[in-house]
Amino acid sequence: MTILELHRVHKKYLQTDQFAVNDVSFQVDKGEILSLVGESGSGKTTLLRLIAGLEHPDSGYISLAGQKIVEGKKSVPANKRNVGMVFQDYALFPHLTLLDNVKFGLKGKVSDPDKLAKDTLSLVGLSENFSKYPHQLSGGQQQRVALARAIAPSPSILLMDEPFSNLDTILKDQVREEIRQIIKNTGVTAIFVTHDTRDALSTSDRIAILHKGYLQQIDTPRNLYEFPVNGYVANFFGRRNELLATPTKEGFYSGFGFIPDERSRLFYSQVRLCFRPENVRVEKTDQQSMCGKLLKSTYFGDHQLLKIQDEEGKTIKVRANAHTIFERDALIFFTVKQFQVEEI
Ligand SMILES: Nc1ncnc2c1ncn2[C@@H]1O[C@H](COP(=O)(O)OP(=O)(O)OP(=O)(O)O)[C@@H](O)[C@H]1O
Repeated sequence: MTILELHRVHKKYLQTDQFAVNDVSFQVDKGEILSLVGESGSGKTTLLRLIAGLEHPDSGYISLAGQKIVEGKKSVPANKRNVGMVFQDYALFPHLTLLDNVKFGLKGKVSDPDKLAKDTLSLVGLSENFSKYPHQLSGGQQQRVALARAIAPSPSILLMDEPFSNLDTILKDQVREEIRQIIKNTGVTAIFVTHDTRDALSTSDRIAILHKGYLQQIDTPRNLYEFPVNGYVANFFGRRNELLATPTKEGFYSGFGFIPDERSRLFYSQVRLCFRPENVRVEKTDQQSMCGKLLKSTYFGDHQLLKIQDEEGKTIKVRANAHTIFERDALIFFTVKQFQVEEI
């Protein structure tokens, strides 16, 4: 069931000549976690603020839980939208206990704010800490308080701006999983804004990727990563190799050798083969049809990245296991397991 719909939403700020959000349409289902990603200035925060009611679009409409919250000049005010918001810096009241922080927005809205606040803090794993103050908590715990405060009034949608950016790398993996679990347990629909592709890929049901205000693609993490609709989306999730190749009846010829593949019959002129470093298998035997000369190996602990070159000087990067030692200038034999074929 659709809970949020944006239809042809445009937003241009005063004294700017480009749209911050340009003709964006998408829908979010109930209980879904959607991440908005894109480089700095792509319009993520503006989109979040439009949904929250902190900005008004120039055109288009937004509906939430079956009600148009923005259309034309009409707009439901931010405080009447039933939207929960978690800010990047958590925005907790430092002089209030955790319990009072969560109770703050509930007064006058529910019959027993105290019980609901305690239940929600317990839900986020903070039942021992009701009377503590925010400064007595870790970053991850503070974030859970902010989350409890946002979900306690049962919002139609939860908006989180860069939820993981203030956490260090070790804490991040754990917090990401905790937050996803809490959100899934409560069944709340959530939109995260993030510029971190790992955060988006690991926490979201779907990801929407923006570029210069335009929505490029909205899809599951796997589909976005494996079947990007264009080069921008592909490279946003980590660099991919692009190789010119000539189609024949049985496959494609490239500077690194021959790749057997039936799709070659669909093409009559040079194509671009696109694949990520991890879509390549480096082989021990020299019986492979593809090879290149090793220019450089970069060690990452759990794998190494080999930069290899064909006879014409074209380079690609391929991933190999960490423990094999390759000599510089050695011939590296490989097969490409999965690749996309693009017309030029
Ligand atoms: N209040 C404002 N007034 C004028 N221009 C703005 C305002 N807020 C944002 N912009 C512009 O709108 C565009 C989109 O900005 P937005 O903050 O939505 O992007 P973002 O993807 O969230 O970026 P970041 O990751 O850096 O936060 C940018 O070109 C930005 O300069």
